[in-house]
Amino acid sequence: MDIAALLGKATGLAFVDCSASSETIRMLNQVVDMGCCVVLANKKPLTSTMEDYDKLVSYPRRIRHESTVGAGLPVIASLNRLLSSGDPVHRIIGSLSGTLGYVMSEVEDGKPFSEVVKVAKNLGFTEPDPRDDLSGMDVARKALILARLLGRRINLDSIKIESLYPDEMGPDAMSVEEFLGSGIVSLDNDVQERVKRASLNGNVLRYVCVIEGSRCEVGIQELPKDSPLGRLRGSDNVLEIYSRCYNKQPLVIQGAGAGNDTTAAGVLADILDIQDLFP
Ligand SMILES: NC(=O)C1=CN([C@@H]2O[C@H](COP(=O)(O)OP(=O)(O)OC[C@H]3O[C@@H](n4cnc5c(N)ncnc54)[C@H](OP(=O)(O)O)[C@@H]3O)[C@@H](O)[C@H]2O)C=CC1
Ligand SMILES: N[C@@H](CC=O)C(=O)O
Repeated sequence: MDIAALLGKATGLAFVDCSASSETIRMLNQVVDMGCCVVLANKKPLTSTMEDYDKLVSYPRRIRHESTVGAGLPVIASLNRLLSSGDPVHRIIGSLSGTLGYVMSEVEDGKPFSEVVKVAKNLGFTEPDPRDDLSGMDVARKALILARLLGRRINLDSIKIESLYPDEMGPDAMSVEEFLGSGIVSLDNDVQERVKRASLNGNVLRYVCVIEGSRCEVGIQELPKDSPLGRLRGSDNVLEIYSRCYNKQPLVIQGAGAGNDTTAAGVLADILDIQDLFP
């Protein structure tokens, strides 16, 4: 903090938050006051209260958070370009969880849900507690970040969220180790059944985020196999953005949406980008 106070304003010193914690919010508020730049992979500071959010983005040119949605994919940059050119965005639909995308496509291939969640964790796709992904909360945070970027002054509790596990398996009831060790196995049959039922209709299950008008929701949808979201495999994300300019044919952003490399690349690109403000 001493260095931030000394160098913040003049040098483009960036405070980088790659934790998955809410504990950083107080410190972020302070460094913003000191004139520091902020780079986030952590979604929690942007999805806290509106007051914290307003504070964080009070110098919009000094904050970058590309990796908070779609990891290294240029989602935030593309939306900011549309919005700053005066092109109003009226609908966003997408599959925004690398973990849930990977898990669904592996379960379609016959693998047990509990096993593929553990693999997703080992591959670096999940949040430190994979229940953040399975509860839909991680996608809801991404939805909130996008909705707030579009000017919606809403909080997490305005978002309809579908969880893939029951409350009795939540963080208050068991540790991550207990959940992954024994709890999650009891969900295998249910998930397999849902996937099978969808498959009999020629469909697949995808965890979908929809932002449109006052609607902001995230949950499982049964979709045709050959639809843009249905074709997704592995940890890929896809986002369709509808605006005045991209009205009938959306602007589509697709690619790896989770993983250490792509996330780190997104964070590094943000740090370098912000340095252009301080030649
Ligand atoms: N993995 C991915 O594909 C993506 C991740 N993200 C975001 O990046 C963030 C990190 O994810 P990931 O790297 O997978 O998680 P990890 O658990 O691998 O890393 C989190 C790191 O944050 C540190 N940390 C936790 N709390 C604090 C704190 N209060 N102060 C300082 N450091 C802290 C941890 O240290 P220690 O181990 O010592 O506790 C750990 O090194 C999350 O917010 C996630 O949503 C965004 C896009 C994609
Ligand atoms: N856990 C997240 C990582 C990126 O935000 C995901 O699976 O998409």
